[in-house]
Amino acid sequence: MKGKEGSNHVPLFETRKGKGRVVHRLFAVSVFVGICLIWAYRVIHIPSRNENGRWVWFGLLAAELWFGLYWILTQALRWNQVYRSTFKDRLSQRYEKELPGVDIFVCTADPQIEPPMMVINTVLSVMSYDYPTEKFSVYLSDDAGSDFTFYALMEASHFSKHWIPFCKKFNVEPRSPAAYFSSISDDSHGDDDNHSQSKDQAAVKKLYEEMESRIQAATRLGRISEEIKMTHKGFSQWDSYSSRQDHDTILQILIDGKDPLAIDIEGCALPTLVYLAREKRPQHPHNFKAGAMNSLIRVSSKISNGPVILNVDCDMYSNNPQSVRDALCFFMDEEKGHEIAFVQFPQNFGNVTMNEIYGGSLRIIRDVEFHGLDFYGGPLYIGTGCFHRRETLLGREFSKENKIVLKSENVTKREENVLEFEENLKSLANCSYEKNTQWGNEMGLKYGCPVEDVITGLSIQCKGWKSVYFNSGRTGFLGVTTTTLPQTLVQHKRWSEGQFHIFLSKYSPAWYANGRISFGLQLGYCCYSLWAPNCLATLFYSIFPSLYLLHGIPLFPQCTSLWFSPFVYVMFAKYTYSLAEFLSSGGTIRGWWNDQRIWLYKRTSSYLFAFVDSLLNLLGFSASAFVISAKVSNQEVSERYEKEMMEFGDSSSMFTILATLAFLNLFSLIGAILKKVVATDGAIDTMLLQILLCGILVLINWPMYQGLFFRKDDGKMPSSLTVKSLVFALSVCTCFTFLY
Ligand SMILES: O=c1ccn([C@@H]2O[C@H](COP(=O)(O)OP(=O)(O)O[C@H]3O[C@H](CO)[C@@H](O)[C@H](O)[C@H]3O)[C@@H](O)[C@H]2O)c(=O)[nH]1
Ligand SMILES: [Mn+2]
Repeated sequence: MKGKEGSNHVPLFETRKGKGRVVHRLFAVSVFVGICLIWAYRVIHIPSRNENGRWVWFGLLAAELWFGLYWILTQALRWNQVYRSTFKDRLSQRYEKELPGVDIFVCTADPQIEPPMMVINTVLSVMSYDYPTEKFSVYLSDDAGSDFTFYALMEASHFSKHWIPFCKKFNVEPRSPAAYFSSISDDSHGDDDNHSQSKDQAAVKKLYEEMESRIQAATRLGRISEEIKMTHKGFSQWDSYSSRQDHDTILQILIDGKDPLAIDIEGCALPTLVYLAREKRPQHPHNFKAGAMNSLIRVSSKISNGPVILNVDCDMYSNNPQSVRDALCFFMDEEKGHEIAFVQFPQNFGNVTMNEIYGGSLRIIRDVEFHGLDFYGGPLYIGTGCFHRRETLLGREFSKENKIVLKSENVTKREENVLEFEENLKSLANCSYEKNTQWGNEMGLKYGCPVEDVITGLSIQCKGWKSVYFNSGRTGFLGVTTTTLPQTLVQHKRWSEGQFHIFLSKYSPAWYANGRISFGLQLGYCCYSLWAPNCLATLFYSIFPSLYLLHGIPLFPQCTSLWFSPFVYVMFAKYTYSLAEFLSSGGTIRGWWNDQRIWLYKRTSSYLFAFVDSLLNLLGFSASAFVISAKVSNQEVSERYEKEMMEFGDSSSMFTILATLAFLNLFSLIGAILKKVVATDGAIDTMLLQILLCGILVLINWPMYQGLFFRKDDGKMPSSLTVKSLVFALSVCTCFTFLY
């Protein structure tokens, strides 16, 4: 945005409004009129007491009311949009000497699911940011307390002495070694200019491969050998380790930025690197990632105390060495910077296939909806690729008068030696530390919610702060998305459960946030918070119209009626718009079609389970858990993923529902054809919409039928499940026949 008139402020970032808003709004209004007409149709045509389908009519009315109201919420995310860009050259001109300290937190939780090689690649990518090395520190939180991860990090600390200068010398991108080496082809070195680079590159690559094979050898051996243990005193901390859930705090400063000897092969200082496994005890809830983050906040405050904190998941490497500077352009802008609590980068994934069979790119959220939230000053904090002001994470209220100025602080000299220092720090990560404190509540990330990130971000915004979404230029971070259907459904269950938890919590966007954040942002939050309850309307809509089709009872207006048009218009307009949105954010037509399938599957399984669990949770019957998403899969599964074949593979109870629904719709359609419902006079006229709905449901389930009947590979639906859901669907259809 331009500086205020009269002031000659030259901003560090720019905000542009999205185009075509008027057209969009006219269109939205027309759809809304259509929705109102649908509601009117339902209300006017309620069947009388002795007519068939009276109660299902009420069900449809409720479902259509829900869909309509929910659609209004989704409009809040599309009404206005803004796009940001930064001026890093200005930042550097003005502040290069006084850049603030930045602490980078990487979280990992399981060496099997999150292999140490992946973790250290992420660590190395952030260690080689284009930022003064004495001004940033990298912390790895290991919730598994695994000596393999520690060993890998130790190896990475040695390798960084070669990797960081190599990256800077040739300005290579990306700076995750694995990603970099796989992006360059082996024969890319040729001309003379590149000669020096290719020589260095070959040497660094060799070092990397040697490191990799040492780490893999240790993994194969299944334990850390005595020889390795001798190489670092840190391993002795595992002497008292009994299990992942039961061990002391393990803390090791692997590179101490204050040590003049901590330099790379070119003699330049290295960033501080710290390994932390907070204390775990079986009787103490550890609060998953939120607990890990809070320990990191405390421990880092004593080591480097950077006023800016970047948080990344261990599978999300930095793909752009300039991201820290991008984020600082927002925080350090003289006019607007002081209002901004966090800068969220989009979640991009390196492993999405072209037609994203599991909707893994989250394209619409990333390229459409978050720009809408940004207009209202409030993209959500989504856990990774997010820069925070430390103070806001500690619970500070926004105040116009008391601006926090980010600048580099003079580092205080440490009194004790490193060993004593480490020992003293450990208590900060002990289980008992948070007892009788506000940690997890008013301070740090919030506990008890499966989406600790979103609820924390919301509470920060409720304290008067703004957030910013930065989605331009070279992708900031690249992560790993799920590669099988069960993983996807489980992840969405966690997310939707967490979101709904927020809705029901003290911080509900509907009540608590009222008056604290803007109305548009409230609606935006509600759109996500209400993912889970969507299951009810969707289930209703995908079951009953089909069953009634089987019995030849019409539930929608006939083609020749005027009431037919709003139904057709709303359906057509909504789907054409969504396709256009999908294509314009870089998706493919098949990707869109796959996305519709995942939309249906999420809503009828993940959201349903999340909804039920949330209610149980509310009544105190169960506590929410955090199921960590898989990041690696075996060869065959990966191959099927690459080929975009849907992976069913294990008998998850969510599949029972999905398969039953798929059968139910198939039977209804076939039954209707066999019973000649469609052939009777005027049937097409009265039943067209129902036939269409049922037909589309069958069509979209095509990969499901393949998995149930035709596939032979291990990714097919387990036969027991096929039988079970077949029986379920048949009994539903039969029962229904007897009822009528
Ligand atoms: O007890 C735990 C569990 C998880 N993690 C870490 O949390 C991160 C996210 O876990 P993942 O299984 O990859 O979940 P995703 O669904 O991919 O994560 C998204 O959603 C989560 C909230 O549900 C956020 O915490 C994440 O930042 C966000 O990327 C990973 O780095 C884990 O190592 C921990 O540190 N401790
Ligand atoms: Mn993840």
